[in-house]
Amino acid sequence: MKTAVHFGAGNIGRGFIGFLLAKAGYRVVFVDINPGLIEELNKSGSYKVLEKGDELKVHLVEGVEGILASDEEMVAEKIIEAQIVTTAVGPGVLKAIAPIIASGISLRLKRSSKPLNVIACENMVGASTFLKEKVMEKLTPEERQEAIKKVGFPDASVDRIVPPQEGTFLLDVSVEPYFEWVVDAGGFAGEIPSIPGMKAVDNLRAYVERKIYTLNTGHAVAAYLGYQKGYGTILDALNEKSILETVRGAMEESGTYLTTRFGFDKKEHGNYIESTLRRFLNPALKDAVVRVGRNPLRKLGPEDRLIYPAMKAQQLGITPHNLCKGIAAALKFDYEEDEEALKLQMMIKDEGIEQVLKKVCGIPEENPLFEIIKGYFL
Ligand SMILES: NC(=O)c1ccc[n+]([C@@H]2O[C@H](COP(=O)([O-])OP(=O)(O)OC[C@H]3O[C@@H](n4cnc5c(N)ncnc54)[C@H](O)[C@@H]3O)[C@@H](O)[C@H]2O)c1
Ligand SMILES: O=P(O)(O)OC[C@@H](O)[C@@H](O)[C@H](O)[C@H](O)CO
Repeated sequence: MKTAVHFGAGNIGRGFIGFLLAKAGYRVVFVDINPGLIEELNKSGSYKVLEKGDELKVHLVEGVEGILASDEEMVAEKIIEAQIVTTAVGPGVLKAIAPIIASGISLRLKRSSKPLNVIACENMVGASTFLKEKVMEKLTPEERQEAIKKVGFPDASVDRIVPPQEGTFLLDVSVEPYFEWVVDAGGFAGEIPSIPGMKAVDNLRAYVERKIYTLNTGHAVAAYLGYQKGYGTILDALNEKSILETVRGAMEESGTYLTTRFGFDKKEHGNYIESTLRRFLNPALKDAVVRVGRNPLRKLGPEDRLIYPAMKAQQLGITPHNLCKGIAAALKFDYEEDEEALKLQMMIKDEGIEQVLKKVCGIPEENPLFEIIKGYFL
């Protein structure tokens, strides 16, 4: 049986990537830092994915196991056997898992000449390329030369809304019916594996930017504005007309950049925005604004879903007021259980909003967006 090693047995790990890999006939070995999850995976060896749309569809995922990330030797052994390694741990965790992937690759190069592909399935443009850099840093120059030939790190775009989970069984996971997993065809080592549901394309950049700077942009604006107004879920937030209009407006502002940059048909892109909004409004999802707004320092970064499209739209002569409203609301996100939110608030208190706009968002003081965002913040 083919083996897949997947880092991160969380929502996307179990509800999307692990699910498709298992359906494609892989034995999925989940690696996670959560001992409860690992214990349960090994006890049950299976779990359910509940697709919640107009009707409920239940899928049984079988042939799964778990290893604690601290059990580095065992993880490396599994990487030797594997045909594919995937991750869904969060962009901020990729650096932490790179050494363990590197030690697996280092052992594998000694024992096997078969190609391996490592796909980082994170909401980040170029996540696999970033992981590759961090893995390569840990290899010797000789290993690096070999790894360049035998290990592929194709970039990917992953799209499926998986909200925080409710219910008593730890492993079952509720998801929306929609999914899209697109991978850079040119980034594979050896043959592209056949995994139904995974699409290999030549223009990955267009897919990944369209997804992050439309869906994740709108989602973040909804989350931060919703949080400010005291709403608990994305659905409740979007039921307020003014929030819905700001979210749509932000997606249209980023859409100006996306259609210009990638030549998407404007009407089709408009349809993409509307169908994304309908996904946000799925009443069965109950997606928490604090999940969607998590890690505000990451989301306020210069390459991420708010600042990047705002700067790009501005370069095209648009003043992206809706994105600026979303950015200002993100700067106010003070959810106490989110470490980054606490750090952000501390930074604003100690250094002031101007320093945050410069240091975190990378917006120069002379850029007119600087004052516009401040205006919405105050
Ligand atoms: N949930 C969604 O709707 C969704 C959709 C598309 C993409 N994504 C992306 O997928 C990634 C994962 O998101 P999620 O919603 O599944 O988060 P999650 O918190 O549910 O899952 C992350 C998992 O990674 C584990 N983890 C943390 N550090 C680890 C380490 N060092 N080694 C191994 N495992 C570790 C956590 O214990 C957790 O189980 C993120 O990049 C996210 O942006 C999420
Ligand atoms: O996962 P994050 O923190 O980057 O973003 C939060 C949500 O916008 C995100 O998880 C979406 O639900 C997902 O990207 C849908 O495909």
